[in-house]
Amino acid sequence: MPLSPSQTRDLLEQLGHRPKKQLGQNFLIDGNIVRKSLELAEVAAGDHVVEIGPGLGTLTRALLDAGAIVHAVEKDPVLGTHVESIATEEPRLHLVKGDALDYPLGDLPEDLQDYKIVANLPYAISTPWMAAVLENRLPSVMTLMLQKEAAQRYAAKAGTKQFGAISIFLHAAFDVLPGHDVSGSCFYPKPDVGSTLMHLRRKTAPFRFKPESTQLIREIFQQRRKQISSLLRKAKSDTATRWLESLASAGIDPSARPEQIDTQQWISLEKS
Ligand SMILES: C[S@@+](CC[C@H](N)C(=O)[O-])C[C@H]1O[C@@H](n2cnc3c(N)ncnc32)[C@H](O)[C@@H]1O
Repeated sequence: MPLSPSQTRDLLEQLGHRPKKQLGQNFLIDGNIVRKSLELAEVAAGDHVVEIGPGLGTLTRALLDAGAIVHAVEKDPVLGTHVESIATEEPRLHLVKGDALDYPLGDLPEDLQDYKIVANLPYAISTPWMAAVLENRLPSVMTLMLQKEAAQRYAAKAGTKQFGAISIFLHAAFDVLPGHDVSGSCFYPKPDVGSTLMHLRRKTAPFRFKPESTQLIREIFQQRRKQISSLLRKAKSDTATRWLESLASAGIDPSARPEQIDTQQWISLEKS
């Protein structure tokens, strides 16, 4: 069970710690959400699970109770020391005291291909951290607490304002299942933005864009109101030239805006 609001306040006082807004320190105090996160990720004994920002250790303890081997990364030195004290009693907890942008998968062993990610993310780093995960070995499952707007961007379909580069990269590799909105009262302190619990499952044949194509798609979406043919002409790289010549065979209207081109069509361009 997670700590209640008063137990959370007591523990914070004991640690002499005030929650830091810039590190997104909104701690989970709702048992149903913790349970739901583990249930969605189907966490089982022996699973290797990466957790970003263990904080006071609520999700961490639930993962350990389920028998998982947890690879956690905590940036805050005070909370890091607190989680370290859990790790001294619990050999299945591996903690990196550092920044998840430097250690997106914590100390997950290099040769380990099969792992999951379960985290109540610090919202400020979710997109750069996700970009780093997508460049790495892909987890079989990600169950993530995210800022609502980020979850909407990740789940967005072509033709919507939220559809962008990150939506394409995620949809190419994962089935992005509908998220659940989570009330602010499930956290202490209450966040001043909306939250969504999102679940992503790796596709049987996940597709990944080459680094130069990833960069090109990012650049293209910086000018999302322009037509794809003029954006590709302006980009002047070999990849852009190839894509320009392949628009028709990928079924893309040269006057289409980037946000009107769906993930499958971007994949067709990359395969051209
Ligand atoms: C939303 S809280 C989640 C805490 C805890 N997992 C829970 O659910 O109650 C985010 C956590 O991420 C940590 N954090 C913030 N930025 C980080 C970063 N760049 N790298 C690693 N941890 C970070 C915060 O210190 C905090 O512990």
